Amino acid sequence: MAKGKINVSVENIFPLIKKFLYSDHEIFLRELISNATDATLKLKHLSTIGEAKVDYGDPKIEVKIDKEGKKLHIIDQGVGMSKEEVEKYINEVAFSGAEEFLEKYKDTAKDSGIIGHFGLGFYSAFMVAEKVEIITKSYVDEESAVHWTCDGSPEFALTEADKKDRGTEIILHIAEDSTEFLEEHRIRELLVKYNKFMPVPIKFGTKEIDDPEFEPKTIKDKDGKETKEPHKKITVDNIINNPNPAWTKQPSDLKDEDYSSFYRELYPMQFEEPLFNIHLNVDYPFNLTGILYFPKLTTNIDIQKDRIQLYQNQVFVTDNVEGIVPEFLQMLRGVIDSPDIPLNVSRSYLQADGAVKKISSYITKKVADKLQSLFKNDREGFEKKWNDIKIVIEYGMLSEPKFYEKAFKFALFPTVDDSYFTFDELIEKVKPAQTDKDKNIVLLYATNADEQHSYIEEAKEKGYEVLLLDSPIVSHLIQKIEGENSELSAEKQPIKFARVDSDFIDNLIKKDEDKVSKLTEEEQTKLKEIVEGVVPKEYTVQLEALDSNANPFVITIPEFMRRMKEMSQTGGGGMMGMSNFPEMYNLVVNTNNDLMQKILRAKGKKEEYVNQALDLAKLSQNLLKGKDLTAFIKRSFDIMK
Ligand SMILES: Nc1ncnc2c1ncn2[C@@H]1O[C@H](COP(=O)(O)OP(=O)(O)OP(=O)(O)O)[C@@H](O)[C@H]1O
Repeated sequence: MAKGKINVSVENIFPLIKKFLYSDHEIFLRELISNATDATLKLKHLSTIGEAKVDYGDPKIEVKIDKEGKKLHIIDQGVGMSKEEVEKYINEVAFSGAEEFLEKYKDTAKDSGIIGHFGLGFYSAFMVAEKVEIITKSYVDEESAVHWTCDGSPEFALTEADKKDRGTEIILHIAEDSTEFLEEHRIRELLVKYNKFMPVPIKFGTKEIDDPEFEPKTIKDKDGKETKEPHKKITVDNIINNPNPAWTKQPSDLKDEDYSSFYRELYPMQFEEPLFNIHLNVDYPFNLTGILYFPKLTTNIDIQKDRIQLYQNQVFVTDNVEGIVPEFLQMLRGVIDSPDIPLNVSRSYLQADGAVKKISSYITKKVADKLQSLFKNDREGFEKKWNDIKIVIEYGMLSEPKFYEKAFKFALFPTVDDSYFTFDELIEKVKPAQTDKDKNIVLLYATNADEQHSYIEEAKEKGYEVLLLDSPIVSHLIQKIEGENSELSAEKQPIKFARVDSDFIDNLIKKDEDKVSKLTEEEQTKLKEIVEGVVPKEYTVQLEALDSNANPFVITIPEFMRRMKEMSQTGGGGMMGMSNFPEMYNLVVNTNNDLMQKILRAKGKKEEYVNQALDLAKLSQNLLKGKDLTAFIKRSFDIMK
């Protein structure tokens, strides 16, 4: 057997880096500005610990376009590099000076905010440039400036240069296929996307502003009218970033206004105020900072464009936080910033990563704690917000067992009359009246207060509470709650949910009462035959001896069927293929209503009575539409003649 070593030579690897290092060519600018930021922060750190005897001053990074010369310049005032350092850090691909720096100063530099890791970022310049120059001067006095040039082949030139100030200038000779990066608007777009919150000020051109020192005097215009003289303008650097975004500050240093103005900074096109925010701040066992905002959510779970943004040391990485933030919280907005999230790896690997798992459960816990404290400290305010936040909470309860445990204590169950109960409060309240003969506690709910109005009224007349549960995933949630509370024990009774229109009210909460029918067995059989002969096939006719004042016909939609159907429509539950199942209805016929006698005794008008009563029942279920509705209206007018 032959053994050997695969020979990876620079000639092979260079084009590969160029082509495949990053799928998105535009990130070259982020990488170079990250390097410039690192160089600046390194100098800051070295001067703080007294190792660099320099005047740190007020350094900035400048990005300049030379359209005619087809060049893009990135200039910093950081540590710079000596000849040896260029040879080591630049010529050796994949040798990271950032890693080395962190290793060397590991006791003090942990929080310095250094970005680099892999020693590859610089080479991303070759994705857009045919030639790259580095002119750099180290902060160390005796070092002279150097000039490195490389045209993308493994050969480079290294000569002395006469740069006066410390720092580095990178010059990209933009390639023919990348001239978009010579356009001012394109570069501005990239700077705003990736560098909006980087820690060192970034200058891109200049702008005119009103001179703050200048007080416009009152003068007289040519008609003798008093007016203010025009404001004096001055030209200043156009700084495109905010180096101290809110999430890098301590929560105690921030007021409510600071959080809302940061929200607008993040999402300039978002005009709705967020409901509340959660400041994340942890440094053990992983580093994470950030601010999450609860936006107002509607019941329609739209794909949102304003999403949570992920940063690493204030550098924008992505707004796809899948795998890092639990799915149910991806509906929130805001930022998270963590140097501990491995980024150059696939999403599936990410989900298995220990640190990432911890981050995800930390975020879940923080959100649950915040909701719990809002609930405890301001119940009224929490109730007011409930409709806007319930989707997130309900979705979280379904998908994260830990969140379910916590949220079960503060999740609210609103009634159609606008009272809000926690689950325990609700059970306490309804237990006496809504326990059925088998000891189940039956929780009645409506999903639409208008459409199910007559059923709600019937239930309220009996003294029952009716909940209003109208979010799209509610069938999944009540299925889960029933599952968790299905056993009968000394302290607990099983819980059952039933939508008010899923059966006649006395059948929803069955009590041990004998029902007496006014009709004989024979009459009942006859009545059933008549009704079945008239109503369409999708109705199952069910005779019930109800109160004589109760409606003659009531249409109900069986709970089980409806719920399974809804669950398979909203995904992830129910029964396979149920979403295409035809609608099934029960037609409850009240044998004690006087109309039944009429139907039995009528000569010739039986069908008309049944149809009219069926249509009225359909009306109260919102089922009367199209030609049936037209026929109903005509028949009703005819009856009045
Ligand atoms: N503007 C600069 N000023 C000073 N040194 C620099 C500058 N740009 C690059 N370097 C040096 O070159 C090294 C290699 O840079 P490169 O971008 O390839 O890798 P990195 O920043 O260490 O890691 P990453 O691949 O994560 O960006 C840096 O670590 C740094 O030591």
